[in-house]
Amino acid sequence: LLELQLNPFTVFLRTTLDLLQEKDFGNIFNDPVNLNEVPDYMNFVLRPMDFSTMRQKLDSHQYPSFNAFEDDFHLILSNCLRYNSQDTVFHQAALRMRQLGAAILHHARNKADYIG
Ligand SMILES: CCOC(=O)c1ccc2c(c1)NC(=O)[C@@H](C)N2
Repeated sequence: LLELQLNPFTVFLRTTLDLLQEKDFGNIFNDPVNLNEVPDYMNFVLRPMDFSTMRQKLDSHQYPSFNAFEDDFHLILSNCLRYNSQDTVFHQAALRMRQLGAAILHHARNKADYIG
C-alpha cells in the first residue's frame, strides 16, 4: 500500500506488465534469449529485451513515461519477428502477442490519461 502512495505510476506499469504477460501463453518472452542456446541471436538483434528485464526496469524507476514502457514491449516483439522466420511458433506467438497487447495498452493508456 505504501508503494501505491509513493509511486502510483510504478504500480500502474507493473499491473499493465502483468496483463501483457498473461498473454505470453508459452512464457517465451519472459526471460532473455539464452545466447548459449541461440549463439547467432546477436547477429540479428541489436537490443535484446524480455519481460523480466522490463520488470527490473520498472521496479528501479527506469521508465520515465508510458511510451518508454511501450517501446520496450514492442522491442521484445520486433526482435522476435526479426530473428524467427514466419513459419515458427515464436514468430506466430509474437504476431498474436502484438494484437492482444495492443488492446491492453490502448486501455492502459486511456486510464493513464484519465489519472492525468
Ligand atoms: C531451450 C532453447 O530455448 C530457445 O531456443 C528459445 C527460448 C525462448 C525464446 C527463443 C528461443 N527465441 C526467441 O526469439 C524468444 C521469443 N524466446
